[in-house]
Formats: sequence, structure tokens, C-alpha cells
Amino acid sequence: MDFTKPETVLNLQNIRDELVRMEDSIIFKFIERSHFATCPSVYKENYPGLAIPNFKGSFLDWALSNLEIAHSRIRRFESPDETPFFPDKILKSFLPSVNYPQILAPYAPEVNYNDKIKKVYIEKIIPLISKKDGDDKNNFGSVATRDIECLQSLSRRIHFGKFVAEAKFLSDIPLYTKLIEDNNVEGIMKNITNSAVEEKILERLTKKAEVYGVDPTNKIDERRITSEYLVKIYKEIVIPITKEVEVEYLLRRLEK
Ligand SMILES: C=C(O[C@@H]1C=C(C(=O)O)C=C[C@H]1O)C(=O)O
Repeated sequence: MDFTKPETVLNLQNIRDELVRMEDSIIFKFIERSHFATCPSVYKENYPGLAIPNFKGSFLDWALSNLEIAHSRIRRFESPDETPFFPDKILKSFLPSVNYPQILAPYAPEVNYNDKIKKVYIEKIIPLISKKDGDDKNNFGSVATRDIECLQSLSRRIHFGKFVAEAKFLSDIPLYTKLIEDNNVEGIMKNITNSAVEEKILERLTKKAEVYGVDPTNKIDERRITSEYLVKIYKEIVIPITKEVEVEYLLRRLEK
């Protein structure tokens, strides 16, 4: 897949192959995060024990927003497959623009589910993948660093739904035009859903989790990432939000 060649990006099989490759990255990043406790203080807004001068937000927000500012200066968010968590804070790059060809509709950057991704990551994924509950004050920095890796991988995977949606729109313009004109959200959701592909993903995740395993150094009384957890995360979070991205992108597709 080459973002300077739209035909390689809007090929549905190429997109699905890229989504498969992202599974490995997400699993390994979850395993890295699983070495630490939940560390709830990392996610608390203005937590007294983690006072950050001149900043309103959580320790994670400070780390993630400042990393995104640095990455924006080296052009990360000009790439069509990258969606920032703090779009209002990123800056113009000092590198020359790559001038990627237009692949998605102009409003695509406005389809941004990162607030929801961060919320569900903190509330539902962290309790599943952390090795135990509670704060580990010596590892707040490591935890935020691992969280950022997990969040950026989840964000890229879920927002790939825009490329899937564009590829599906182009594969049957009359069908999707009618559904969009009728604001038929249910009909769009039904038509973008491919249960066979979803089933295959969940089966593969089960096998991958068994093959990759989890860190054997985790102590007996510590939580471990199981294939059930990974399947649950994809089935209840990753795939549904990817489809929400597809539907929202398509609902606006006839905008001039
Ligand atoms: C990504 C696609 O669209 C939908 C979302 C999927 C997912 O998030 O894994 C899988 C199949 C479809 O229901 C696709 O068709 O490949």
C-alpha cells in the first residue's frame, strides 16, 4: 500500500491485508502494557500527585499532546492514515509537504473518533490488559509511553475504516448514493458489514494470542492477556468503532 498511489490504497484486499498486519502490532503493544498495573492516576485530570505546570488535563494527555506536537512538526499528520488525538494543538511541519494525492473525501480528517477511542481504552481495555489494579508511582512515565503506543495503533486501525468506506463506495456508487440520500444508516451499516471477514479476524486473533502468548514472567496472581480478552476487545470495541467510522464517512460522502 503506497499512499502516493491511490489505486493501491483503495483496493479492498490490500486494505484487509494491512488490517491483518496491524493485529500483530496491537497485540504486541498490549503485551508491553500488560507488564504494568492499571495506574488510574495517569488518567485523572489535574491529579494532585502529578501536578503538571500550566496544563489542564491528565498526565497521559500531557504526554500524548506534546508527542503529537513534536510529530506534527515532522509531518506525521500529513499522512492520510494518521489521525491526531489533539487536532487543535498540532502544528505545521517544517518539512516540505509530501503532497499526497487526494484519496479520501476532503472532510475525512473531520471523521475523528480518537476521543471515544481514548475513553474506551481507559475504561474498558486497561482493566483487561493491566497485570494488576492500583498505582505504581515509579512507572507512570512507562505506562503513559506504552499507552500512547497502544492508542496510536488502535487509532490507525480504526480510522482505516475511512479507506474501507471509500473503497466500498466506489465499488457500488448507485447503492451507496441511494442509501446516503435516504439517510438510511441501518442500510449503510448492513451493507458495509462483512460477517465472514469479522469471523476470520476473531479466529485468527485467538490463534495469534496462543502463539504469541503472554509474558511468562507475569506472576500467578497477576492478570494475563488471554485470547478471550483479545477477541472481546476486537469484537466489542475495535470492529464496532471501525464500522462507526465507515458509516459516518459514508453519510457525508455526497457532500460537494
Ligand atoms: C473493515 C471492513 O469492514 C467491516 C469492519 C471489519 C473490521 O473492523 O474488522 C471487518 C469487516 C466488515 O464488517 C471490511 O469489510 O474489511
